[in-house]
Amino acid sequence: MERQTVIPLRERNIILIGFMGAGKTTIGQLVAKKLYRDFIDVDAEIERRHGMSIPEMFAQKGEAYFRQVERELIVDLCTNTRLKILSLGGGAYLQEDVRRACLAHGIVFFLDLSWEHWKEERLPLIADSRPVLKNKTLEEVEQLFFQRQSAYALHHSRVIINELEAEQAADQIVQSIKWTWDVYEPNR
Ligand SMILES: Nc1ncnc2c1ncn2[C@@H]1O[C@H](COP(=O)(O)OP(=O)(O)OP(=O)(O)O)[C@@H](O)[C@H]1O
Ligand SMILES: O=C(O)C1=C[C@@H](O)[C@@H](O)[C@H](O)C1
Ligand SMILES: [Mg+2]
Repeated sequence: MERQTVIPLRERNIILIGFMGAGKTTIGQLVAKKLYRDFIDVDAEIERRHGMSIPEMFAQKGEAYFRQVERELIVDLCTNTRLKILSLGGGAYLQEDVRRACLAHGIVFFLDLSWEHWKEERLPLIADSRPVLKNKTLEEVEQLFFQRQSAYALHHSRVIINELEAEQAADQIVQSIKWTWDVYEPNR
């Protein structure tokens, strides 16, 4: 039987999930800086390792290939690293193996943004750079947004970011994580 080492809370990776454009990359970077930890953006790490952009990978290798690469990288990071801040891609958490690894080994924060805020404020910023949005009507994107919520609902902690600037959201995450550390692992 596989022996599972329990990682102390303070050493667990902090993992940001949520819909594309919610701010995982932006806020993850800030959280890492505030906690003096290394930051890994899974999308950027895939691009670095494969020497191509994510839109190029979708176009040349297909989405199924991207999802496999994404899943293997996240499961590896969750199993073999500690003390990192990980920002996932927006669709990664839809994969069950990814959810299982993140929830078992890390502390998962859901960046929760309403459809109305997303549509008005984020869509214009990311519309051209996310292949999943390509050739979709607004109604189809809305459907995808709500379809994905049941996966994102499986988290350890949630930050409602509708009215928050990235800096404020990062401060809330840091405050929440320090509170958790102090309550569950005092005197460390
Ligand atoms: N709290 C915020 N307020 C306003 N704009 C924000 C906020 N957080 C991020 N942004 C902006 O929204 C855009 C998308 O942010 P970001 O790339 O961090 O999202 P993401 O969740 O990592 O997306 P993806 O899932 O596609 O990787 C960027 O232009 C960023 O500057
Ligand atoms: O929401 C998604 O499915 C995606 C979001 C991005 O972060 C990238 O991982 C990619 O463009 C797919
Ligand atoms: Mg990102």
